[in-house]
Amino acid sequence: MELGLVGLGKMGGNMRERIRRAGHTVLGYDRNPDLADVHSLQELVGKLSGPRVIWVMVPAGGPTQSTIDELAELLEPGDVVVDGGNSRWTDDEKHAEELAAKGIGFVDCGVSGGVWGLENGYALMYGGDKENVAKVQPVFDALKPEGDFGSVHAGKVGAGHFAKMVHNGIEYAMMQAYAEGWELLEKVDSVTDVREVFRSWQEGTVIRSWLLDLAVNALDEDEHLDELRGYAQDSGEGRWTVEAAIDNAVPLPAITASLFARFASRQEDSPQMKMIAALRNQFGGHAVEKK
Ligand SMILES: O=C(O)[C@H](O)[C@@H](O)[C@H](O)[C@H](O)COP(=O)(O)O
Repeated sequence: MELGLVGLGKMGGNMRERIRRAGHTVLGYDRNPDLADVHSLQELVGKLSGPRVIWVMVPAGGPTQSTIDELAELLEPGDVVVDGGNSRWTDDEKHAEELAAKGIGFVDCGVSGGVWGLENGYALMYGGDKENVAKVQPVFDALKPEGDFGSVHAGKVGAGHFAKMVHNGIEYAMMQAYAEGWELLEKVDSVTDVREVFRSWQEGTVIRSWLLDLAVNALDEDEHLDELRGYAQDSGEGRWTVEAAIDNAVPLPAITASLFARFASRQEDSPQMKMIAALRNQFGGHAVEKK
């Protein structure tokens, strides 16, 4: 089939390649003309025959919104837009309504797999009406990993991004657990080769996983991670997971703590620990460290 793909960055560029390898025709548009097959969204839409499927793979928020706004003006009834970026799931209903007003379908799709997806396939979680999903199915089949699993029609519009958001919340907590275990192992003198402990865990253990394999890769590149600063950004998915948990009164202690650990990583000197130190000093005369 033919697909229009908007956004040819780290993810979109590799996805174009994987879909082409499966024998489909992909026309890609990106603001960077060096990456693009066509030079405008108008040209992209003009070159595809209907019903068109356009996969949007641009950053969540403003860039996704403006792409959908533009596509709403260019596409025709029966066409379908897929948002494959990391959009907040609450945006999906809005986008679906905006497009439905013009008879255009909408499917939201959470995509996991990062830079490894080209070779390993991308795990896909999508939401939307069956009729719209069916139009995109050949592309889902091309992108998903080989084997029985790795893709799911999770439910209604929004369900794909909601499932991906929860996946990312789990990702935060798993990474945090490996990181904490690693720090503790590095701290004690009795364990002399932490990297080999991690490597040994890759087989036979309860905690073997792809993230553990990636941790071993990282330790092979830099055994004690000396080259890195202990600073971790977040793209918003962890925050949205915690917000959804609050809205639904679902306790998420591990995921919430892993999000807050990232916030703490960005502080040179913890303001709240200054207050703790000050209070201990006030009530107990405990020593404080001064700058
Ligand atoms: O499944 C995946 O392939 C990842 O989850 C991917 O989507 C991305 O690496 C995260 O969005 C990073 O999220 P943070 O920047 O919030 O860590």
